[in-house]
Parts: sequence; C-alpha cells; structure tokens
Amino acid sequence: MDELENRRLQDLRSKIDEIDTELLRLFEARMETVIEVAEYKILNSINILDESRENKVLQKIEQVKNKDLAKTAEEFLKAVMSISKGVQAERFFRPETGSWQVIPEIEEESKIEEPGKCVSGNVIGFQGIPGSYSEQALKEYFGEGKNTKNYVNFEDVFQALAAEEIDYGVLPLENSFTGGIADVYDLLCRFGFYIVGEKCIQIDHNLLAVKGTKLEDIREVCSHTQGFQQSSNFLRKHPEWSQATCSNTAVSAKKVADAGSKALASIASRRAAELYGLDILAEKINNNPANFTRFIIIGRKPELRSACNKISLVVAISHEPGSLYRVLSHFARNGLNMMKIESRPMTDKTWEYLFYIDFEGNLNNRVVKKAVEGIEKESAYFQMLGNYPLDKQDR
Ligand SMILES: O=C(O)C(=O)C[C@]1(C(=O)O)C=C[C@@H](O)C=C1
Repeated sequence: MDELENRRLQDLRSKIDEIDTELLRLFEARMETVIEVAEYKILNSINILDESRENKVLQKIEQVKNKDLAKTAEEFLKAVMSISKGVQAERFFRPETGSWQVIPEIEEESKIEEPGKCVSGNVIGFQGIPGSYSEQALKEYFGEGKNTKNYVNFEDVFQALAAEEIDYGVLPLENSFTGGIADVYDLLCRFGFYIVGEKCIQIDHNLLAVKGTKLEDIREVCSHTQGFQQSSNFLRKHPEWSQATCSNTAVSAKKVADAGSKALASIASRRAAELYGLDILAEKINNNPANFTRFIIIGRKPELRSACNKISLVVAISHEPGSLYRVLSHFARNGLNMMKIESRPMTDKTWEYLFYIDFEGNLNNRVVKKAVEGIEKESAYFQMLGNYPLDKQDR
C-alpha cells in the first residue's frame, strides 16, 4: 500500500470513528428511551411487543436517499428494534413469574391517590374477621367506614388482589418480638405486588373467656401462633392448658364465644372481647409490654409519591465470596440508611437465601436510584417491593 492509499484509508477510518461516536450517542439515547417506554407500558399494563408500531418504524426506510441501501436499512432498523426489545426484557422481564416488573420511578406524583385517602369505591382486604389486629391496622391506616372484605388466609388476600376483587390488602409483616412473618414475605415474592404503605400498631394480648369464667375453669387456650409466641411467659405459668391454633386471634375469640364453654379461652384483642361479648380474665399478657406489629398495605401497582421515604426490596445473591458485601456496599457508598435485613430460605433451592432489605430513601432521588441500580446489577435475583411512607412508630 503506497503512502497515498494509506492516508486515504486512515481518513476513511477516522470518518467511521466519527460516525460510530455519533451512532453510539444515538444508540444510548434510543436504549434509554425504550427503557422509559417499557416502564410506561408495564405501569399501564400495555404489551411490550407492538407489531403495528414496529411496521411504522420500518416505514422510515423511505427516508433513505440511496435506494440501494433500502433493504439493508430495513435490516438495520429490525436489528435495532430487536436489540431494544432485548434491553427491555433484560431489564424488566422476570422469567420465573413470566411477568414484567418495573422499578417504580416514572409514575407521575400528581396522578397517584394516597392510599390513605383512597377513593370511596376502593375495597380493602384483610385476613381474619372483625376484631383482628389486621382490621385494627386497616382502620388506623385508611380511617373508619371504608369498604372492607375479610379473608380466611393470607394467600386469599393476595388472590383477591390479583382477581381485582379488592384494591388494597392489609397484612402483618413482622412483630417486634417474634420477627418476620414468613408466609407473608413468601407471598409478596410470589405474587409480585407492591408495598404502598405501612402501619405499626401496638399489640396488647388479653386472655378472654365467656362471662363468669375463672382461670381454674380453663382447659384449652386458642389463638394464632403469633398470639401464643408473644404470650409464652404467661402461658408457661399454666402448663395444664392445651393449645389450639386458629387462623387468626379474632377467630379464636369467636370460637370461644360460639362454644360458650368455660373450659375454653382465647388470646386476642380487647376489641375482639367487646365484639364477641367475652370477659377479659388477664390483660396485656404479652411478654414484651412494647409489643408492636408492622402491617403493610399492598397494591397491584407501585405508588411513588414525594412522601415515600422507605424502600423495601428483595435480592438473592450468588454463592461467591464477598457477594453480600458487594450488595450492601451500595448503601454505605451512597450514604443510605439501611433499616433492616432479613434472610429467608429460597423455597426451591436448599441452603440458598433471599435477603429482604429495608432502607430509607425515595426512588426519584438520583443517589437512591443509582444505589438500587447497583444492587440490581450485583444480585442474582432482584425484586422491588415498594417505596412508601415510613410509619414513625416503626423506629
Ligand atoms: O414503541 C414501543 O412501543 C417500544 O416498545 C419500542 C419498540 C422499538 O424498539 O422501537 C420496541 C418494541 C415494540 O415492539 C415496538 C417498538
């Protein structure tokens, strides 16, 4: 190659370099835009694949002046759209559930109703029956006089939300004495719904029985497992009492009232005693006088408002030295306050764990967003559970 030819090649290559720089700038802009499109579509339940839009995009090849390039221009656009869909899928598609998921960062604040001020037509579900602590949390969060529906099991509340029978669900997530409520954590992951609020309530358990009952009449106590665990010191003083587990503390109070037998007692709330006409034989029998349960409000969609200052997410990390450290380093590096981390065994993988993490922040904040993106990249599995206003009693 003579020197002249060599120079010509160099010139052409530097022209290609300039074009590539420009192409990469445009590529980045397109990918950022298709991610925004995906976020919008997921939040509005619109399919990612839109063939009619793709056909419209392909019509742009008419703009190509060199008609010899029309066919390859079409291939180019098809490839770009294919890459775009790959980026959308990589970022948002969760193959394990077959659904799309978005970090709730683009919802416009003005459009969102605060769950506590939810429109009158909204129906709120809870587990248990009237007099349950879940109903108390519901009333304290949403206020009195709302449309409510109650369900036998925690899973029924999730199913009802999925079937659009209810708009929100209220569920206990953790107790200050007994810790996390495993079933609710597992259901949160399985259904992929969002936490949109929380309410902490003080739980005071009481020993209830039909009117005129004395302690020595009792043979059996019924309650929810949490009621038993949180009152274990009191129950230890009565080893002669057998224990019967009910799906809910209020259900146990109703059972005692229905049975009408002095041999039966229940551990439940003061309101349950009032509702089912029972006597309180012993007040505040919980081990810890400061016994709190944190309830979460779940919804089908994330609800991001400026008042949201607490984020919950779940991650699975790879079996590699330092992997948990790398996930947690994003909190330290970005100066974010981690409030809780709890591990739960993965149901389908023995000795592998999911980590539930709560920390302070709002997803519209650039630093928070950066940390969340970093954590997502570092994790083998990532699920955003929600960004919601912290209930101050949780501190
Ligand atoms: O415009 C959209 O709806 C997009 O999601 C973007 C896009 C594209 O890459 O242009 C990707 C997927 C759809 O099938 C259609 C078009």
